[in-house]
Amino acid sequence: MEAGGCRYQFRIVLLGDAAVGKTSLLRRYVAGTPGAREPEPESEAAPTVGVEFYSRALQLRAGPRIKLQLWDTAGHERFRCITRSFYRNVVGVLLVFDMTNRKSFEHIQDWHQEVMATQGPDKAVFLLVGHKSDLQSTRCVSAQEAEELATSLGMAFVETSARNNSNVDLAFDTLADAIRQALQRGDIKLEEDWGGVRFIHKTQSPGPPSRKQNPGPCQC
Ligand SMILES: Nc1nc2c(ncn2[C@@H]2O[C@H](COP(=O)(O)OP(=O)(O)OP(=O)(O)O)[C@@H](O)[C@H]2O)c(=O)[nH]1
Repeated sequence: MEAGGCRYQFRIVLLGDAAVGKTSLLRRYVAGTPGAREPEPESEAAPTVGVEFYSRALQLRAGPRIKLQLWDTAGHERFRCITRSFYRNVVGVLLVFDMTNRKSFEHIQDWHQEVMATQGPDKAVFLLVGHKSDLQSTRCVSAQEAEELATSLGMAFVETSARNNSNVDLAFDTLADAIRQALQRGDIKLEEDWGGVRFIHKTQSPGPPSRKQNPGPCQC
């Protein structure tokens, strides 16, 4: 398991309206793991039911190797009570909208609010993602207004496309690095009863890390 070479595990969730492309983005990212299979064509991506799990190891530019545990959630309202129960135990959130769907952009503040209400302020690090950047001719959210929203909510903004494989790694790298920095500053702390960040002992055999591990402040 990749955790053999990883010192930390960050749990990250993708949130956003139905059909904005969360599953396609995540599958494209996971397919970038050396040796991984190409993802199914996105046209075959069926709507997510509840929550699905993925993982990928990542070497941060400045810091240790990280295991990302990635949770893909259903955007449809009828699954909201299931997906909501996962918000508390994440350290990173990709807030995804479809740049050809204005409503999905307008709903970003609601998604942000939902997580903040569940977690309390300063627990999670967010990244705003404008997805389907290959569809420039039908775009209806400008980069400038997305940047403004991201700034007002205290997060960075990245435009991605699963179809073109544009900025997919950049989005996850940016979020993971922002989490590392927040840990280093002490803005986010490792807590025994919180699954957002876990310390993984180098010698640990594969399997879920103990809930009792608390290595103190992050040294990354
Ligand atoms: N043009 C374009 N289409 C995309 C892209 N990513 C996803 N799609 C399409 O968008 C539709 C929805 O994609 P999904 O990945 O299932 O969206 P989702 O947000 O996971 O949907 P839910 O599971 O219902 O919440 C599919 O038809 C995809 O083919 C992209 O980068 N560019």
